[in-house]
Amino acid sequence: MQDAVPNDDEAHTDQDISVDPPRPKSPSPLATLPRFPLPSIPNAPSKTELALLGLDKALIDADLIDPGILLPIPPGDVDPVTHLGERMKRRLADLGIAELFAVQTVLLPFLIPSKPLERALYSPFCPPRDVCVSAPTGSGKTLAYALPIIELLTTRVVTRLRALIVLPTRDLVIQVRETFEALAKGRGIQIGTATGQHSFAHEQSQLVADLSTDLVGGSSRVDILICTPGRLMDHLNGTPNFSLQHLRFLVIDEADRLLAQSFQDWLAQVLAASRPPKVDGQQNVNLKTLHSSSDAVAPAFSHLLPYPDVSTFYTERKEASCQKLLFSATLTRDPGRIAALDLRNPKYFIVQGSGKGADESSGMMDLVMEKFTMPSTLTEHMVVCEASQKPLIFYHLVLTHSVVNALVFTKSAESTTRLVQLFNFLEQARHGAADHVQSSATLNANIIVRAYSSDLPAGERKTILEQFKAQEIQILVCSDLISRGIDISHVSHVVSYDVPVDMRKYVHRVGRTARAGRKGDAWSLVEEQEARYFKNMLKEAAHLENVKRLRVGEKELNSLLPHYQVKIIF
Ligand SMILES: Nc1ncnc2c1ncn2[C@@H]1O[C@H](COP(=O)(O)OP(=O)(O)OP(=O)(O)O)[C@@H](O)[C@H]1O
Repeated sequence: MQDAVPNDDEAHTDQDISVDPPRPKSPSPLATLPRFPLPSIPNAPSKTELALLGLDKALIDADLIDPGILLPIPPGDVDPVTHLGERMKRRLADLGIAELFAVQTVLLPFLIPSKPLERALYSPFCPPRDVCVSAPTGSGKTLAYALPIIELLTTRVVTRLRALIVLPTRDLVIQVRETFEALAKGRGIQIGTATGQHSFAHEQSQLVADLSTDLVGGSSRVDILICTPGRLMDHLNGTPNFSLQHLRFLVIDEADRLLAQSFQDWLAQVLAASRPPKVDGQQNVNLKTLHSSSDAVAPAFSHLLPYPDVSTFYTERKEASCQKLLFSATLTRDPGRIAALDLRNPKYFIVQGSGKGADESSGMMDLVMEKFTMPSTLTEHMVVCEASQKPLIFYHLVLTHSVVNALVFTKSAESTTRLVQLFNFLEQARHGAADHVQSSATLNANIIVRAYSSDLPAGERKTILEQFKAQEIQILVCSDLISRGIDISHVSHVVSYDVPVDMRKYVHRVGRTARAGRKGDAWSLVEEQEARYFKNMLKEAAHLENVKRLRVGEKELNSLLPHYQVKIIF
């Protein structure tokens, strides 16, 4: 079914040659034309050239990491490679994790200082560098930040809000919470979530211990808070003693998506709340009274207290100890777009494969051109067809490939419902005709398809997702609501029933399969009038040749056609 590339040479057969009349011999052999060298592709510019062209220094100094790296977790408590402690290694072994993925091998030693003394939760005179990470979908970014956070927070004595993880959707918050809970089991670290799933008052009582006393240092019931930006804003503005001054980590996962969301200017508000306010000689902030021993102020905020601050003897300014960590499979490399984050001496880690024989310069060019790396275990196909044939083609592909664990993306909640109806109709028709068709046992089993979109109430969405995870639903037809971050290991196929509008969306959709080194297939059904746009999109991302053409002939659809026409008419 794959595209056969037409080959001009194949048009000439032996027979063609034998019937040609013999040509008259030329009196003298023709002089051969001189050979001109083919124009060569200019070499990728070096780092120095890129610096002269004005590329941000942080990007030039980025660490480019081979996605194929796998590191067996070294045994022992003193481990100069990963800096993980013995206890965490035992926990990982219990969870069946014996090796570290590429992104984890570089981030763990960077984020977990090797010497216990350097693991202080406050470092106001030497705050840590911020970190930006771009790594393919399913490459283990969650563990890459969860492990260092838990290792460092284990040293804490009192519960304060020390790690804030911001994610774009409620489903992702639940997923990341599960990862943290699994890793931190038995350590007494308190983990909370804020998504709006429960009433505001309930969330407040879960997050803050003292809602009535006016405390300078705030009060927290949780060490780690995982939340969506909207609900975070509600607590920042409406929950007494909800303070970000003790933050050691601020994680922005799916960073490019979150940076595009304005939500009451959430980022600016979070940054302002985690930084000490500037106070001039006249003390222009309201000084509060330190109430009890439970009111502890972070070192960088101690000038807010009505007592002489020891730091006034130093000329050096105290800074917040909060380290920002940005993650995405499609992280923007445009420093202008992440300027709003006010990054502190950022370090970039880019996990990307530049193909065989690629050198550092071409790796840099891929980085600058925002070419995103896909999982190496992913196989991609596109089917170009008429719009009216898409339901039939989709159904045909499901049957012929015995697809049972698929996520199907459509352009809207409405098309999600419609496709599920059509699919169920075709299923009924097939079962009605089963007596006449010789089918395999698999084909005869009923394929359970459900819609998952923002139209459904949150409770119903949760149930459907759980049923899909438990493989009680075989095909989940969804909008882009779950195209990012969701980790369901058994997804074998991702179908873009309606093509994605841009390359970022494509990368995240297809990344719901082929995760953590597993194999996966991605199919895009491209309407004829969209083909040019879709191919151009892939071409600009230097990805066109990775997506092979699949052809489905009219004949193959013929048996399904009568049922489908009946459905369309009624
Ligand atoms: N070292 C490891 N060994 C085995 N499995 C791992 C390891 N690290 C992560 N995983 C598993 O890999 C899967 C994908 O990880 P994760 O969800 O963190 O990917 P991601 O990089 O955040 O992807 P996305 O960009 O799509 O959000 C998860 O099921 C996770 O448990």
